[in-house]
Amino acid sequence: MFKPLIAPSILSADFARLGQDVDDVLAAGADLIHFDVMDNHYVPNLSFGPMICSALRKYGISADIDVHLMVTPVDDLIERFAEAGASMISFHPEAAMHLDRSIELVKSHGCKVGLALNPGTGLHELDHVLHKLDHVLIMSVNPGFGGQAFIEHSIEKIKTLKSRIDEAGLSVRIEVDGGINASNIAQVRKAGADMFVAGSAIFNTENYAHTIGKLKQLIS
Ligand SMILES: O=C(CO)[C@H](O)[C@H](O)COP(=O)(O)O
Repeated sequence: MFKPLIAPSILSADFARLGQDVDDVLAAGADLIHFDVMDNHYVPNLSFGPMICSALRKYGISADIDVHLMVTPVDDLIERFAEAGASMISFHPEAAMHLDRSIELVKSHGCKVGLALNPGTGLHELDHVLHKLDHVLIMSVNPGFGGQAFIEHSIEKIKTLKSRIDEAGLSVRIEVDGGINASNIAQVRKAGADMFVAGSAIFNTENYAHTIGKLKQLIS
């Protein structure tokens, strides 16, 4: 059983004072930082690239940086984020030309590797690669925007994935991203998730320590 982790998504942070905002959520108890990378091609929104990752490293952020690539193609940005200081990189199977090669590319840089599955993407995408992964990122909203409502059928998908990982005797984290907040995080934890991405539920509150403390209490 993995220790549950809270990963604030900087998509909802204050970009005008990003370094300080990231410092603040870490001081408030966040376990790592989540990067939502959007290319206005794979998803209909544009966010930020590897320069922001290296800028945060230069600023002094030493916590793990968990990069979620919502881009196609993936290989060039895998390399650039690894060089910029990413600790974990996930990408979408349908966005990769050669899935196994891209997984190996992440690993070759010493980063943890994950696959991200959209709400409409089946677990069968994991069939031949699950044993190679450090985590699976279950999207509980359609990718592209923060602040959307959690899609309820994600719960069944998480439960099925958890059984599959356990039956195979694998050690693969389940990360859930989209619409996570105090009203649903306990149910998502119970279903089998152990890494929780939250953007608006954390950054849109006044007191990060209070919010993260409450989320942690609900999953402990
Ligand atoms: O990656 C996303 C959308 O593509 C996530 O939904 C986002 O990072 C989390 O935001 P929120 O907690 O506000 O739903």
